[in-house]
Formats: sequence, C-alpha cells, structure tokens
Amino acid sequence: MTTRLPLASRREVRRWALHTAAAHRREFSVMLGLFCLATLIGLAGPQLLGRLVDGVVEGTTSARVDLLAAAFVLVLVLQALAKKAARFRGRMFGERVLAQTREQLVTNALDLPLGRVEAAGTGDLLSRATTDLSRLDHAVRFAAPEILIAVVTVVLTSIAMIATSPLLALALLVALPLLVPVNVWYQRKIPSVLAWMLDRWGDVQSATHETVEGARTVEALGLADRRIRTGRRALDQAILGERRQRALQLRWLPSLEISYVLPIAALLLLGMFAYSRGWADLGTITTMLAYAQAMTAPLNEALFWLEDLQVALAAARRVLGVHPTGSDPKVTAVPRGRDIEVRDVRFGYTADREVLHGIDLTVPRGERLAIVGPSGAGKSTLGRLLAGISAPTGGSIRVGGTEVSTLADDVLRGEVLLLTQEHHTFSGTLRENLALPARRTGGDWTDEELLSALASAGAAEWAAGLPDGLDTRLGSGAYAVPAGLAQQLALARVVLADPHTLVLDEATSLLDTGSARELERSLNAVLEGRTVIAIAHRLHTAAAADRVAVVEGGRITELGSHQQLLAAEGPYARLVAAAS
Ligand SMILES: Nc1ncnc2c1ncn2[C@@H]1O[C@H](COP(=O)(O)OP(=O)(O)OP(=O)(O)O)[C@@H](O)[C@H]1O
Repeated sequence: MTTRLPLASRREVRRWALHTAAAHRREFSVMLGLFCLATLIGLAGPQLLGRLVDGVVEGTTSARVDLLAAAFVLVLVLQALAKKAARFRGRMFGERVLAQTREQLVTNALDLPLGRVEAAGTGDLLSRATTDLSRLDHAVRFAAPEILIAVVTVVLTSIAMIATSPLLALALLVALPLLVPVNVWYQRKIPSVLAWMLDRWGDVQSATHETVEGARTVEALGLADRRIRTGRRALDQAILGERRQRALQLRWLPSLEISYVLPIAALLLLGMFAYSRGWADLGTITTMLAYAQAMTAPLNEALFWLEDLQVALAAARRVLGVHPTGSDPKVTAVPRGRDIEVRDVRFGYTADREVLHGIDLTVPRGERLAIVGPSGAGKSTLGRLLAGISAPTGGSIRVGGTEVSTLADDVLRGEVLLLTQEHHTFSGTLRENLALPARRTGGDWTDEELLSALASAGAAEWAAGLPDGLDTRLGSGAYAVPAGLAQQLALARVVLADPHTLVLDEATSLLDTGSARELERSLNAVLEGRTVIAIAHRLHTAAAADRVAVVEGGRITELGSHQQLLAAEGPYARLVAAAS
C-alpha cells in the first residue's frame, strides 16, 4: 500500500504565487506595467474610430480622415510593440520563477525522510518533479501572461467604456447572470477532478518507472504480462480522469463563450434604442462596439489557456506538496553519549499490520551486536529504525539520550549510519560522489581527506589509475564503476561521515566471494573502533560478535553471546543447527 505525498492546499498555492510576485516585485511590476501600457494604448483605437464616424456623419476634410486613419494604424503598431515587450518580460519572469521552484523542489525532496518517499513510492516524487513541474512551467511561461493580458484588457476596457458612456456600458451587465453561477459551479467541481486526474497520471508514471527499474526481475520471473496489465489499468484510470475533466469543460466553455458575446448583442440593441431617443451619437456607439469587440480576442485567447492554467494549479499543489512538513524540527545538537537505548519499540509499515511488537535492547558503545533470525522476522526493519531512517510507531530509540529519528541529517550521519548492499554511483565526479556527507567542521573536503578515505576503503589504487583523479566523471554515460568498487566508495563515504555506530544490512551479500573477501577486509578496517550492529544473514558472522540478538516474529526472543546461546539450546542453537 502506498501513502502518497501530500498536496499543498489551494491557500498555500495562492500564498506561494503572492510570495513569488512579491519576491520579484520589480520584474513583476515592469511586466504588469507593460501589459497595462499596451492595453491603454489600445484604448485610443476605438476613440479614434468614433471620431472618424462622427467626422464622416457631421462632415469633415479628407486630410482629417487620413490623419485619424494614420493615428489608428500608429496605435495598432505601438500596441503590438508594447505587447511583444510585455510577453518577453512575462517569459523572462516565468523562467526565473521556475528556476527557483525547481531548486526548491530538489531541496525539499532531499529533506524528505527516506521512509516517507519509500512509502509514497518513488514514482510519486518522480512525477511531481518531472510532468507536474513541466505543466507548471508551461503555464507560467505561456498561460499566465495571456490570462493576465485578458484580465488587464477587460478591467481597463470596462473602465474606458463606463467613462465613454455609462448608459451603454450597462450592456456589459447582461453577461453576469450567466457568468457568475456557471463559474461558481465550475470552480467548485474542477479542483478535485484535476487533482484526481493528476494522481492517476502519477500512477502511470510510477507503474512505468517500477517496471523499468525492475526490468530484470520482471523478465526473470516472467512478470511482463502482469506489469503490462498494471500499466494499462493505470492508463485507463488516467484517461478516465481526462474524460471527467473534458466533460466538465464541455458544460462550462459554451456558457463562457456566450457570456462574452452577449454584451455585444445587448450593446447593439441598447445603442439603437439610445440613438433613436437621441441619448447617444453614432460615434459613441461605434467606440463602445469597438471596445466590446476589443475584449473578445484576449478573452478567446485566455479561454484557450485557462485549461492549462487550471491543470497547472493542480500540478502546483502536487509540486508544492513536496516538503518535509508534519515532522517536528530536527535536532541539530550532537548527542552527548554513544550508547543506544531501544525501549518498547513498535513499528508497522501500514496502520493495520505491526511488524515489530515491543523491542527492548541496549547497545553499549563499542559493542559488536549481530541480529539473526528467520526471513521476514523484522531484522531489516529494526536496522532501519536504529539508523533513524523511519521513526518507530511506538516506544523510543535513543542515542546518547536523543531520539535517533529526530536528529538532523548531518548530525545523524555522524552518529548512526546504515550500510546496505545498494550503492548508487551518482552522475558526477569522484569528488562529488565522495563528498556526499557534509564536513562537520564546515567547508569542502580537502584532496588529502578524500584520498585517505579512499585508502581506508581499499580503493586508493583504483582511484590512482583514474584519468582525471578525483575529478574523473563517474556514473551512467561516463566512467563505469564496478559493483565492488561502488561498495568501496560507500565505505569511503562512511569514513568521511565518521559515525560512531554502523548498522550493516547485507552489506557484502551480493558480491562474488573474491570481491566479498576483499571488501570484508576494507570493511573490517572501517569498522575498527565503532559500534557495529550487523544483520547477520550468514550465521558465521554472528559467531564473531560480542552478543547475538535473535529476532523472531517481530520480537527479540534471545540475547546473549554466541557461546551462551549455543549452551542454552534455544532458537539460536536451532538456527545454527539448521544452517550447518
Ligand atoms: N516496505 C515495506 N512495506 C510493507 N511491509 C514491509 C516492507 N518491508 C518489509 N515489510 C514486511 O515487514 C516484515 C519484516 O520484514 P523485514 O525485511 O524487516 O524482515 P527481515 O527479518 O529483515 O527479513 P529478510 O531476512 O528476509 O530480509 C515482513 O513481513 C515484510 O513483509
């Protein structure tokens, strides 16, 4: 079962938009100013047209007609230039906002507790960081400026119409009885429909991502058909979401279109009536009609972009929902002791199934503890809790008196670190791959420190043979790092992070025996002087530990030295007998 990452509320999105506009006050004002300028220039056009009609009706010279016509063309040219400049500014503004939003998303994603990302499924985070962000990108760069133009045009043109003829401007009101209720209805319905649809598209991406990531497993276990079916189901749901959105739009758009042509019809009727009574001249009616007409083009354009903007608003709720809220502020003070105290720890991945049922354990500084037990007993789960990756659902795990899961990442890394078989080499230089833990005293790691960490991990010789030394680019598309060396790089990172306690979970289990032996030598050097909690999948490692804890069914059923437990002839003795 997955627990999706949260959505930001609509209020949070509004606050983000206002905050962004305030943070870029200058650019935003320039952009808005240019849009207003373009509209204001445009307002002169209908006035000129009105004068032209009045002139023709009342009689004028052809030179004056030419002059008015030339002025009209000039207005159009100036307006086009101002709009072009405004659009350019709008795109620049959009780019800047997006760059910041992207950076913030990455920072927030990195701050999310690992347990939370895993519970949501990496596809959820991935779809927010890719598809949703590009939906937002598109809207900020294109839809938002066009809609802003329409809003500015409607507001300024309405003001100009009221100023030109308050009587004829009453025609604008006929749009309201249709516009208001339909929009209230639509705005109430659409957010949940869009949020549902984007979640379904997130599922499509998750399903695809998981299939591609686990392609070998899919192939080996013959799961292709099942994965295709899962993908299809996700896609069907996403298409259903699209249909629901379109169905709502189909009912909304026509009334919107009607509501902006209605005022033109009403204006013609009202104009005829006012003219017959001598309340308005032909020039004024022409000006008012030209104003009403001038609103339709930007409104049409805005309608076209409104859908994008609405989808982007829903996407913004997903993008801004990626933040480590809900958790208390992290503890940045380094704990004073190094003993680990586990008290009545309970944990469940889901609310309805507890996996650990009350674990009590004290691991004194410098001890080597092996955790053994049958598959599925909860050993790895306990290891993750000990390393602060997930917080227990009940009880406490403290290091030096501080709850492990509340420690800030940089502090936690220097206290307890989990080492597993999964070692990713990031695309970047060897230096960047090594320098992932922050330097406790601040500043950058020196070359000497990095090389010495590599030497402790047994990778000095390999690093010396690299074409650009510490600056050699590694990862996909660059220098490929073999599995054994990736693990040695992970060990070098451990040396740099320098935690006093290491939790080892299958740290060497995937390697062939030759590499495993070499890695174990490096590992032993790195383990020197630290507390080690090893989840022992091979029982011979347990024999070398100071104490062994047997976990069965989410409980510690036996705890003591190898010799004591063998003599007790209990669960441990039975496991050893079964293994030999
Ligand atoms: N991410 C997860 N979501 C839900 N349940 C999980 C998850 N990981 C493990 N479990 C369940 O929790 C229980 C304990 O699993 P855990 O991996 O801790 O056992 P283990 O003793 O380490 O087993 P193994 O030796 O096979 O790795 C199992 O029933 C497992 O199915």
